[in-house]
Amino acid sequence: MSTTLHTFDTGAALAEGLADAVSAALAAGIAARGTASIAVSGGSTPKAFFQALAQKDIAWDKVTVTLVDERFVPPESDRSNHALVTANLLHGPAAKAHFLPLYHAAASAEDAAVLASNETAKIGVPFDVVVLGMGTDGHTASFFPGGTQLSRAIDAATPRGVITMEAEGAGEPRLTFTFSSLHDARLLVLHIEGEGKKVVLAKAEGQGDEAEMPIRTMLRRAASPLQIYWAP
Ligand SMILES: O=C(O)[C@H](O)[C@@H](O)[C@H](O)[C@H](O)COP(=O)(O)O
Repeated sequence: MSTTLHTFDTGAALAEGLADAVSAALAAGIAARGTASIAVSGGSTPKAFFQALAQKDIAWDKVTVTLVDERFVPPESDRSNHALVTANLLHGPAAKAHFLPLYHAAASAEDAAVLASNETAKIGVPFDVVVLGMGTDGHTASFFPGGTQLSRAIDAATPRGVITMEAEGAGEPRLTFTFSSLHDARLLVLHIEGEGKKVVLAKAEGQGDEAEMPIRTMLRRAASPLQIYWAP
């Protein structure tokens, strides 16, 4: 519904600024409820942010980390978001965090989605923090234009949990939290970098179908204010 743009001069400054905001939100969650939760995205953008966040001095043993979405690939794959998070976030002070993967070594992505939904249902709702990314096609999470289950994923009436998604631009089958799981995070962030993504964001903020640019679901219908973090 409402968006706030946080602009930084460099990616490094953004990584620190976002790590400050996210660690403060996690610490507030721990103070209020004893535990806190965060769902993060993969892709190339979040690496520096993960490394900055990992160094923050909070009670990481009380934090559950999971993924907004994942490829249906094992953690040994270099396409795995689990691997990205292990390498960049779950070390230093943050090594004490509890990580819940979405990928499971099941016979199908559908079976893995059921297992991931069951496992992550143990996390209190809403998430304390959700950090979304955005592709140049306007996707966020694994809400891809033309995705096999896009309408289900973005329907506010679809329950919280993890479902599968396949799409031309997505490569492997994906596992993704639904819109209803993500949009009401206590701190809802969209992390994008580069002039190209700013152009994509401006287009998404204009008129048009949500299905053409699924980031519009968050821009238009998220229950929480969307905090947009951008650097050139
Ligand atoms: O790749 C993933 O794991 C996420 O599904 C995806 O939503 C990502 O956040 C965007 O595609 C942006 O990716 P880049 O940061 O690589 O541009």
